Amino acid sequence: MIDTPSEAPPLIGVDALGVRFGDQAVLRDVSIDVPRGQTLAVIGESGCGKTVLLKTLIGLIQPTHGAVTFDGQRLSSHSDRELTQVRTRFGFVFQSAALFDSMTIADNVAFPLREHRRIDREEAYGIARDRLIEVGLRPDVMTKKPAELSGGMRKRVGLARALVMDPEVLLYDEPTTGLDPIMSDVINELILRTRNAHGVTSIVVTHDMTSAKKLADRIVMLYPLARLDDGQPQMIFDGTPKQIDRSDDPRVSQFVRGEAGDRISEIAEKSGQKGTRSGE
Ligand SMILES: Nc1ncnc2c1ncn2[C@@H]1O[C@H](COP(=O)(O)OP(=O)(O)OP(=O)(O)O)[C@@H](O)[C@H]1O
Repeated sequence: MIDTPSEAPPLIGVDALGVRFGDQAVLRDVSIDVPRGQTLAVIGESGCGKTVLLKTLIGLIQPTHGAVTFDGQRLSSHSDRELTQVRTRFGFVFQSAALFDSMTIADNVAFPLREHRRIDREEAYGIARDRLIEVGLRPDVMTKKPAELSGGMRKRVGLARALVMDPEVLLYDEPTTGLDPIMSDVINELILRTRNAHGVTSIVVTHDMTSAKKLADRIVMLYPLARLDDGQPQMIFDGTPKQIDRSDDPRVSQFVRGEAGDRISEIAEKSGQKGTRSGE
């Protein structure tokens, strides 16, 4: 359900965005407005540019065309210092949790506070502790190192670290990848709870359709440019979780249902074999 009034000014604006690396175009003419408070899922097959899009939203990658705006201001108009300031309004939850192996969990979670806020270690640990409890971890994890935790626990630590700065926007890159279905659902519930408790705007990049449907008000699907002709839109779906199940675009319905379609025969052709379909 999209419950944010469409006339509300977007917190994040992506306008005719294009990104290329040398000869390789990764994003072309992508436009997405994300109103404050909305949860947007970005789906699409591997290599279609989802992570590049996330990085462009926070100025880690510069657009080749078009613009990104945050809270009404173009990122490209910011100095490096202003951009660093803008980034403190975002929290990132990376696929790998991206924790520092040599640091304790307490130091990992307190790290953004120690970097960006002039607060002492004890106060930072107190905030870290509260956030760890909020994501369902016991405070005794604080003295452990990341290697001593399970993958699901590390993801929760990553979420706790993203929350310590009270972000307005949370960006999640594949938050459930590599987790069993139960732990995936725990993470999904935490994402929902975080949204409700903090009113954050969220963008979730995921391959996991269960997560996308559970979490998102709105889903956009990107398609790899290498599979498109010039001029064909890269954003092949923009709608609600209910609508995606009714999409009559076979590229969308194949992805939603996890069907290989003609990819099996493509792979066979590439490897010089006769095209066969699974089950034949
Ligand atoms: N800094 C970079 N320099 C050059 N090419 C890059 C860079 N970052 C990404 N790419 C290329 O851009 C394309 C899209 O990458 P991206 O990581 O955004 O895909 P994705 O949709 O997130 O894939 P996945 O689902 O596998 O994570 C890939 O071909 C990748 O190699």
